[in-house]
Amino acid sequence: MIAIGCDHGGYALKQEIIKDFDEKGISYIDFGTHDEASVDYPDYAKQVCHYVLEHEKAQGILICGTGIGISIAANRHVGIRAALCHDCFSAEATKLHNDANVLCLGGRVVGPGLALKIVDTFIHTDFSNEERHRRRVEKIED
Ligand SMILES: O=C[C@H](O)[C@H](O)[C@H](O)COP(=O)(O)O
Repeated sequence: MIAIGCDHGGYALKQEIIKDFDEKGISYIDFGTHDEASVDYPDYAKQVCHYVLEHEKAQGILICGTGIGISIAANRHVGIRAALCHDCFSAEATKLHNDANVLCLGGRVVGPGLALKIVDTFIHTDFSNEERHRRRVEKIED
């Protein structure tokens, strides 16, 4: 399951992403926000991160204006490895190497065309499970 959330700066991009999920039949839970009224991104990071931590195999997508604030907030949650990615190479590498469980995007940074490709790459790439990467992820979690 994919948990998705955003603040007002990420709302428009979130709507594009869930429209794409609907068209492709990809399951998700939308934690809001549900319009462009000003809200606080840590509140949405918290909801998505709690869902990801409580559900094995769940992954999260968080969007704010830059993707920066919401990734900082998400990474304060122990067990969350949130990666801010604005290119497909990073989205693939952070899954393969870091076993990232949350993708962060900046709605004021990337357009929907690129963002949808980044999301597609992230959600369809698994952790490589190579020993050196496992060891490093374990050190993060320690
Ligand atoms: O890192 C923070 C995010 O980019 C926020 O979306 C941004 O700070 C919101 O700014 P404003 O309240 O001016 O729309």
